[in-house]
Amino acid sequence: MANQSSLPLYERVNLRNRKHLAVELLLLFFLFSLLTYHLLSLKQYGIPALLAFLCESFFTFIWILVLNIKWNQIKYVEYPDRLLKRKTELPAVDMFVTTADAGIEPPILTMNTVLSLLAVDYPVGKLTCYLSDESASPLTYYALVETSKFAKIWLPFCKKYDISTRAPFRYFAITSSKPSQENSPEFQQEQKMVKDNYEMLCQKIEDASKTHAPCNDFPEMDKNNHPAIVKIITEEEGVPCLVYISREKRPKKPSHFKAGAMNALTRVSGLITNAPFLLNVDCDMYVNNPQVVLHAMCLFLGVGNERDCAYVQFPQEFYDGIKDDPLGNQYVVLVKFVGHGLAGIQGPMYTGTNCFLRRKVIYGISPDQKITTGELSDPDLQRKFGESSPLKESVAHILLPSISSKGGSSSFVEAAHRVAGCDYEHGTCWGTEDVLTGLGIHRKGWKSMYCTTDPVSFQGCAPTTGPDTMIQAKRWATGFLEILFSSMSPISATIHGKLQFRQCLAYLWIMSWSLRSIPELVYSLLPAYCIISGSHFLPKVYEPAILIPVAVFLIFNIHTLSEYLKIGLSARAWWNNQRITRINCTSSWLFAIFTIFLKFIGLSQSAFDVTAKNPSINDDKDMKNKDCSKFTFSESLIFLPGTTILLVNLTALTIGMVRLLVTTPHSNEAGIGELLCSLWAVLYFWIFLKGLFGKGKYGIPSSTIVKSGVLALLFTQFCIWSTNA
Ligand SMILES: O=c1ccn([C@@H]2O[C@H](COP(=O)(O)OP(=O)(O)O[C@H]3O[C@H](CO)[C@@H](O)[C@H](O)[C@H]3O)[C@@H](O)[C@H]2O)c(=O)[nH]1
Ligand SMILES: [Mn+2]
Repeated sequence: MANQSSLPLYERVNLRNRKHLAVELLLLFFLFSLLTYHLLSLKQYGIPALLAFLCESFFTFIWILVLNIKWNQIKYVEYPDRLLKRKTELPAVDMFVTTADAGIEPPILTMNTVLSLLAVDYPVGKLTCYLSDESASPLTYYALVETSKFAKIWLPFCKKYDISTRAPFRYFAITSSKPSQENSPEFQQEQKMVKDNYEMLCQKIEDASKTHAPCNDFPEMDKNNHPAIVKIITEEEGVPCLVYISREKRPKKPSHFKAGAMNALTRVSGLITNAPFLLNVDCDMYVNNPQVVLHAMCLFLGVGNERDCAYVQFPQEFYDGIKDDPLGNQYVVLVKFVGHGLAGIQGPMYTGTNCFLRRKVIYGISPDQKITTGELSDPDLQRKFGESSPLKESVAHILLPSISSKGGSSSFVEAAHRVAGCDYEHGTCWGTEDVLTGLGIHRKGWKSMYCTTDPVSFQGCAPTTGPDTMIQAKRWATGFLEILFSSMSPISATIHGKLQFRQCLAYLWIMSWSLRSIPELVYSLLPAYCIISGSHFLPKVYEPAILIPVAVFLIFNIHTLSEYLKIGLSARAWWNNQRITRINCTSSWLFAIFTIFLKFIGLSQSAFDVTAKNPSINDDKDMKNKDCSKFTFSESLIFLPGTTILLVNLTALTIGMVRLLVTTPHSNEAGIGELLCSLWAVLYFWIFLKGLFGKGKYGIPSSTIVKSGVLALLFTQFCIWSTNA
């Protein structure tokens, strides 16, 4: 038998599927055929053919980018048992949780995330949990203090009975829905005691939310104007250390939103514990698999060369998702193929949550950079990391582990307040967050790794309303577009840095999301334009060339549908996702372009609209499904393009049908293709059609309908005018 300590900590498994690839290449072939057809028909059909050609060129380009991502998908299988059998000491991990607003993000949800982190299977002494609270809320602080007390009951219970779900609200929701008889009376008694204590915790937080300043040592403050607060909450036996941080906020000083919070967390933790590994989760992303840290460590410690693993990204998955994903925000298929696909290139993107990172990577080190003591000269470090001497010392310890001072201890709390100040970053290299951070890391030549576990590692809550979903999609697309046009773009990272070419293409795919909105918008109006103006862009039904668009349509839809069915999702989920993608594309992503444009001309500033989080604690699942599966609308202008597209296509269909009925068959033999396209567009925007007649939040506000009506009318006029011109 092989020596346990020489067995690999993980294995790499190929997921390549030749059949899928063949179909995807076939689709590419038909896309090129379609482009050729449009080129050849330019003379005959004019502008519509040209527009179709341009849009389809863009779609073909996107399809090539998708193929590149899907080309060689891989996954890793980790062996935590082997890691535990090794004699080596496990490294320390600093775990970060960010919360922005106790109103939008209920503290009990954040506390569940904290509890699930504290309770992971890892040596307690090696873990520290830092909570960053943007709003300096006494309620959040109070909740954290109470949570640390409850942790002394929760942790031993989880570990004694090897509980698999360690976020109490989920654990009790699951156990109450299927009570098990097999358990010993002792267990049941203990479970009841823990449950009572958890309910008490919830009650205390609930009560405290009604009083001002529930904590004596934490006065109420203006959330946009307050000094830095750093409080170490517990250093009790058996529970990892907990640290509360609210970085300094001053009006008119940029906060850099979550990126700023991450920077403050990194600096403060550098002073207090200075662990070589960091874990970063959103406040609603609880740990669903207690072995996550071990899984991540299998990859970090198992790679032959550090450069192959700058960070370990886990997928974002959601709990209690509404059946068949009617809002299209669970991204199950997308997350799978992008994650495994990128894992086969330079590694997954950093999504800003569920990610373990090497601290030194965050400090901007390149993989093969050999740091010497000389390089760590004071001015150099100061320029990069700011003025705090203790912080510079702690950084030096990370970059040059041979340095004797350990760096990091609770006596640094004083200095910690300083590095959590809002001016601290001024003139230094303190960085960014999310995809941009990951891109910067890949640019330096690092690789990253993707980790999927069973049961899933992290679970969060997805937005539950139409407007929230669209605003979230808009924020993401805005961020991506901003990167695309910045000096940090993937193209420049390939030319000037070490971003691999195929990885660059993968980044381009995601960063060009919002650019897709323009061809999608044009394409959704083109059939209507043709119908109303009596022109064409598709072959006529009796021409053999009609088989090309038919093939593209059938292959694309059957193939994507089969992908959904294969991983156990329903056809309904596929259809819901298809139409939400079209809606997002022509609405949220279009607005992302406007937002960047306004920012570019100095008319607007960046903002971060925090997603509302509705924990479904003790919720009736069926009620929730019923309630949330209907799309909701708001006054937001974001619903204008969708409503307009719908009205335009309805008008075109009406005109087209009337013409079909009243004219002789031969004078208008064509147009069937265009009519079907227009019909398909209406099906894609079906929830808007329902919204026209819906009441309250289920209806499109009449002001939006009026505006869209005017736009649709203008468009129809334009079509008629261009026929006569
Ligand atoms: O000024 C801010 C704004 C947000 N947050 C936190 O950032 C996290 C993500 O915010 P959320 O509103 O939940 O956004 P999502 O769209 O759900 O988050 C996704 O998208 C974000 C970027 O748009 C990423 O940062 C996240 O990691 C990713 O999960 C939450 O913990 C917030 O508390 C802050 O700390 N400060
Ligand atoms: Mn979120």
